Amino acid sequence: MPSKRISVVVTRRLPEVVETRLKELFDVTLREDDTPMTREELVHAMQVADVLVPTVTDAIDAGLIGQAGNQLKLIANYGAGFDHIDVATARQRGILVSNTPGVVTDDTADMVLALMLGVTRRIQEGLAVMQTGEWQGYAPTAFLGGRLGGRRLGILGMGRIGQAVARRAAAFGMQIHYHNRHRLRPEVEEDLQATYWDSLDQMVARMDVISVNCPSTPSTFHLLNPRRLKLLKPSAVIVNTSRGEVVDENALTRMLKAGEIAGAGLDVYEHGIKGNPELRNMPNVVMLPHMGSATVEGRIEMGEKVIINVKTFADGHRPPDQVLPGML
Ligand SMILES: NC(=O)C1=CN([C@@H]2O[C@H](COP(=O)(O)OP(=O)(O)OC[C@H]3O[C@@H](n4cnc5c(N)ncnc54)[C@H](O)[C@@H]3O)[C@@H](O)[C@H]2O)C=CC1
Ligand SMILES: O=C(O)C(=O)CO
Repeated sequence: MPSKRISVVVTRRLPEVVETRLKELFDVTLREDDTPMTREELVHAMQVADVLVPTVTDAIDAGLIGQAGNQLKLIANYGAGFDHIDVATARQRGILVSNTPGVVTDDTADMVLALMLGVTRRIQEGLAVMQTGEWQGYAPTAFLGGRLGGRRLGILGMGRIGQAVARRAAAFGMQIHYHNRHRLRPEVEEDLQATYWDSLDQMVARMDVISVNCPSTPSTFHLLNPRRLKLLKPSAVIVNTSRGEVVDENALTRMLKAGEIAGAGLDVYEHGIKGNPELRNMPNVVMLPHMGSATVEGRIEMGEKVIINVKTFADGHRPPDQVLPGML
């Protein structure tokens, strides 16, 4: 089918340059207001489109896929994580799914370091006194944080983002440790100067900072559960830019309140988009609104990836970033 005739529905506003290119290439329906589609709107989109371009804000579950029209052949996700799409059900219906890996890696890894520094160097508290005008002037003993250099970083999920975090953290003088579903090849491990822990429990118990970088899947749900969180040193800091579901947020909140964990840097949340409300007023918690990959450059590159996936599919080939159920 010539790509011009492919009907594409996009669920959210995308950068203008991406929307313009989509219009040039396809018969595209763009979102006018930048709110997530309602379930009814998603059902309609999936009944009229050959290709749906959703984002992480759209839960494309089995119920929705069951109502998709027979012409829906590709779900080309605008984002790397695809835990919000029931890939197995889509596959059963003969619908391909693709994502946008790689182009989000550096930006998200940068934000991991920003969160680590934000928590360990007490940036939140510094910002607050400047914003309220309460600062009384320099004092040698005020706002003392901890140095990242020399600390042990445990990366949970050593894929693209995990490895990019490792490289950045090494430049800050941190010691790199990781737990991953599969051990890295020896040459990659050596290049990253990373120590592998087969046992997540053992790694967690020995780290100063944990960075969560695995996807959200049934096997990673609450990987950091209350029992594992209790293994952390009281001086440890957790940074989560992956998905909220990997960390038991209520247990994390309780432990932060009790001083059993030193701090947390969070970009993603388990309980709604805003996370547990009790996290909000803690000086040792830095909360961001899911902006790990939010750069102008990254968002355009994500759009380019979507376009390549849709165009390749429209030209009769497999989308280069096709994801399969087993990949989770
Ligand atoms: N905050 C943000 O804006 C962004 C968040 N993300 C999140 O980051 C996640 C990771 O992205 P990438 O690094 O590109 O993915 P990736 O697939 O390259 O890496 C994920 C790693 O986690 C490992 N893993 C999977 N299950 C595991 C388990 N049970 N135990 C230990 N390790 C496990 C995999 O083996 C892989 O090495 C995405 O799935 C997404 O949820 C991605 C981009 C932006
Ligand atoms: O790509 C993703 O998975 C995100 O969370 C947003 O970029």
